[in-house]
Amino acid sequence: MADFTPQVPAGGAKITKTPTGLVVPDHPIIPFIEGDGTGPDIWRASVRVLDAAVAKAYGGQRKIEWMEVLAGEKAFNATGNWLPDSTVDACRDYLVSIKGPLTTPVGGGIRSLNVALRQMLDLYVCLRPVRWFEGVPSPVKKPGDVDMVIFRENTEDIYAGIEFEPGSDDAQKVLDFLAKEFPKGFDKIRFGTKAKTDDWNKALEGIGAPARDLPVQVGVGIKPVSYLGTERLVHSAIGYAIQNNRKSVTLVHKGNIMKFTEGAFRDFGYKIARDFYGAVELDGGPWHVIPEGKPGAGLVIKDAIADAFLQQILLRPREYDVSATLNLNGDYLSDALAAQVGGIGIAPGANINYVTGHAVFEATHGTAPKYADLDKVNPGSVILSGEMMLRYMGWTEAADAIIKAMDGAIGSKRVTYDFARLMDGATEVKCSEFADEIIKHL
Ligand SMILES: NC(=O)C1=CN([C@@H]2O[C@H](COP(=O)(O)OP(=O)(O)OC[C@H]3O[C@@H](n4cnc5c(N)ncnc54)[C@H](OP(=O)(O)O)[C@@H]3O)[C@@H](O)[C@H]2O)C=CC1
Ligand SMILES: O=C(O)CCC(=O)C(=O)O
Ligand SMILES: [Mg+2]
Repeated sequence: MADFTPQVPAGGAKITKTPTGLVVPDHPIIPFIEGDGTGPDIWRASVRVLDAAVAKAYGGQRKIEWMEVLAGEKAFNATGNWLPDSTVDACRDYLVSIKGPLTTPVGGGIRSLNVALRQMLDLYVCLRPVRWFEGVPSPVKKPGDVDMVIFRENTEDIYAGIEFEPGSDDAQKVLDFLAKEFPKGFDKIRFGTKAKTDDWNKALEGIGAPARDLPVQVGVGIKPVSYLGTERLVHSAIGYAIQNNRKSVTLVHKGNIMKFTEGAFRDFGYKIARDFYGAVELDGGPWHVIPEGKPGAGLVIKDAIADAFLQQILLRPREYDVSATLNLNGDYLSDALAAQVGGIGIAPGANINYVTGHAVFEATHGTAPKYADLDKVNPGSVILSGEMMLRYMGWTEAADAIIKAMDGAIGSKRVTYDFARLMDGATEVKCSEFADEIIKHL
């Protein structure tokens, strides 16, 4: 398989990390992945906004030196490889990178390149802030009440990819092992042995299904949740909440059902609050609070069961602030909360390892393939992911300029289709034109 050699920009230098933080040169080289589907349209629009914001903030003294690296369809067409080594190496060597969305087929085919990149670089936090911009159409009455930050564990849970295909020899091996070693728990479920097949047929007769010899077709997935994985995620979430004067951190889980994975996450979370931050039980627990005299005094660490949490954030969003959750819950939560503040078109994100400094910034949304190459979709999520990247680099003035300009562009009501279709008196503009509008308001 051929690899791809990125063109290293001549005038740039690497971002590095010391124990005290990132060292960002005035001309940092930043690798970017354009992405599949709507990715190229969005990237073309976003890069103009990011460059214009940096130019505006630093009058030419600072400039990002972009370096294209390949992943997804573009990589496959050029090299026969969906995720070339050179791409992973560049994201590792240059520390900070940004990407567009990449396609993942459902069922068979390649596993997620997005997840692969997060795991290869051990980017254990998926950070997704969710806030409302004045004027953005929303399905709820008070979208301004939503101001939350999701810390999604990014390397474990069912995203670890330990899965066995229904009917495969490997799945059967796992099932046989479980049946032999854990007969008690295993017996509760119909797993397709001959006796169970007869049971199934008897049950199916009732709905008129024909009797048949059912093969064993059980897909098996394993959901690892470790103390270490939870510790670094929850530690990051509480640290962020303290630094940013937030009111609470909610551990979101489904621990009533999955006691030793999701339930363990909750228990680990409270333990971390106690061990690292000196939190104590509030009114007899299980909620905790950081007591007076300690950094972050008054911060409440609480927990919520995921299904209830999803309705609570719709009904009483002001009661929630920072949340820390496992990978799958975080995935669901990100899109649901994004919809609450006007949609996935302006939902940014970052995948971060705070220890090594590695970070890959990316939108919450996917490739939206039906809109590919139409210059139509909202580039806001990647632009705001770029804003997070600039802030992470310490280029605060450029980041602030983007937030101000996004506000101005939305206020002008010249917006992409997703906002225009719900906003009174709006003019629909293309993806590239929305970028122009943002640049105008920098
Ligand atoms: N990090 C990543 O790279 C991610 C990749 N994916 C991948 O993307 C592919 C498509 O996933 P799918 O489930 O369709 O989800 P998408 O997020 O791609 O699209 C779902 C819907 O969200 C809306 N939407 C998405 N992007 C935008 C945008 N920029 N502006 C305005 N609206 C937008 C559109 O809504 P409407 O129809 O109402 O216009 C679209 O139909 C899959 O292969 C999936 O695996 C998914 C998520 C993340
Ligand atoms: O990798 C994918 O295709 C989907 C990832 C995803 O939905 C997310 O990270 O929010
Ligand atoms: Mg998702």
